[in-house]
Amino acid sequence: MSVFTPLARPELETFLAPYGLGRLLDFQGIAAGSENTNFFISLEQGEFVLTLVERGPVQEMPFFIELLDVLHNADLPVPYALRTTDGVALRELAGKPALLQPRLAGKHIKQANAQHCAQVGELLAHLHLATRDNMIKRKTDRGLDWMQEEGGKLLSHLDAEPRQLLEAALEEISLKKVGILALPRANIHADLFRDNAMFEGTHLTGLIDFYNACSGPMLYDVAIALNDWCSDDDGVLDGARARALLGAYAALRPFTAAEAELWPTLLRVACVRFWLSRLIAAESFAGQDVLIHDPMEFQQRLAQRQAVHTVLPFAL
Ligand SMILES: Nc1ncnc2c1ncn2[C@@H]1O[C@H](COP(=O)(O)OP(=O)(O)O)[C@@H](O)[C@H]1O
Ligand SMILES: N[C@@H](CCOP(=O)(O)O)C(=O)O
Repeated sequence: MSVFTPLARPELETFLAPYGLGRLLDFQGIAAGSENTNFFISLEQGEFVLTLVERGPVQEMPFFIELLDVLHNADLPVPYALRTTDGVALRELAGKPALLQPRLAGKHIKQANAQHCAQVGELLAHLHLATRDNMIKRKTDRGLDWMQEEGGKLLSHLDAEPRQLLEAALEEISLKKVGILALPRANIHADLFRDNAMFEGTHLTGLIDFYNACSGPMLYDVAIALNDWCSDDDGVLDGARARALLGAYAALRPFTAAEAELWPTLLRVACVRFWLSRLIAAESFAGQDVLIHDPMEFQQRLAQRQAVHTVLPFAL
């Protein structure tokens, strides 16, 4: 399970006291998640999630806190950093940056249908619209340069077939980089998978895990979401789910001609990003009690995205 930093009750009680939310009733490490240590926390005044940030530079934390404040203030269903009674959001626990956030209702769904996908498209568009005109700059640490560098290093570890697939994708990234970086930008979630959304029935109750959020092309965010929400078990895109997600998104933020042209490329780039991060995680956490996602899933999706039949709804 991915609790990298176990905590004892007394240190937790000391940490929680300055929030003024009452006594600690219960706490439990969360097995899901692969990046940070998370605990469900029951206090007299409600249910919360405590996150200890395990990776990434501490100096990035003010970005995540500010972005979640912006989205929360725009009435979007996201967690945000609670303040102590002295107004402090970012704290430290067990030597790690620590945040306390409200616990969102709902649970993750495994099988998405068109109704789920439409809500994801709608919420993603709201997220982009809420930040597009006042984007908070943050360069992703897993962007195109990272893909070229890490992809190049991993080529020699792969068998012939996946190597050719990755080589072709890296070549495409080199060719299309300038165009991709010129696409319309906003703050993007950059990891909107099913395990980062909460549902009650078919109602989307919130998005979590903004630790990959950054400023970047909005279309890339759409491609990342679509690759997860609308793929079947063989990595093939499901047309009905894809049209539902894209249609709901485009009703709020119409796609541009440049986006329509680069759409198949962005779907492939979004596959490369997670194929590589999963290959790297599988190597670095091998044999450890850490949740590792299967890299093959994205190899398969990338293979399937060599031909893209789902066009972007785009009005001339
Ligand atoms: N604010 C929240 N409300 C409800 N559940 C949450 C919240 N934050 C995290 N969780 C739960 O914790 C799990 C792991 O959180 P996540 O942020 O995805 O971890 P990681 O950054 O390690 O991937 C989620 O799958 C979810 O079940
Ligand atoms: N959703 C991702 C995991 C998070 O990505 P990371 O690069 O921050 O580890 C996946 O399913 O691979």
